[in-house]
Amino acid sequence: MTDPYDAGASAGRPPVDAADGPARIAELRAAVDRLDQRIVELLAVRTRVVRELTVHKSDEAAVRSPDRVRQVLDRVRELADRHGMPPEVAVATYRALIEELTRMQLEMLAARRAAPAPTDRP
Ligand SMILES: O=C(O)C(=O)C[C@]1(C(=O)O)C=C[C@H](O)C=C1
Repeated sequence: MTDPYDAGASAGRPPVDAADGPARIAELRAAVDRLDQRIVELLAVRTRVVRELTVHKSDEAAVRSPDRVRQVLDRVRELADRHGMPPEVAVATYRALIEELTRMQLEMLAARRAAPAPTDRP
């Protein structure tokens, strides 16, 4: 059976033979759980890419890169709008994500600074 909430299959339209009340809530929550699984899988991949990117940054200014943050948020706003999602929800979600990833990058940078450089080792 195809998943009616598969974004690629039916763009999130509800099934026509939808059940009512509690059964419908359970059905929709199951759809939310399946979507969360895919979203977190993708966020984990995105986080790995950001981790790799951090290896090439050497100071706090590069980590924070406010111009890039603005660019990402503008793009997310536009994508959300295009896909019928309230842009403020998407932007707030990404703001929180980027804030946490920035914290992660600053920790990576601090850890790298605290560790002796490979060439310093005897
Ligand atoms: O693009 C970068 O330089 C990132 O570190 C990635 C990212 C993001 O999550 O999109 C995270 C932190 C900010 O510095 C800007 C963007």
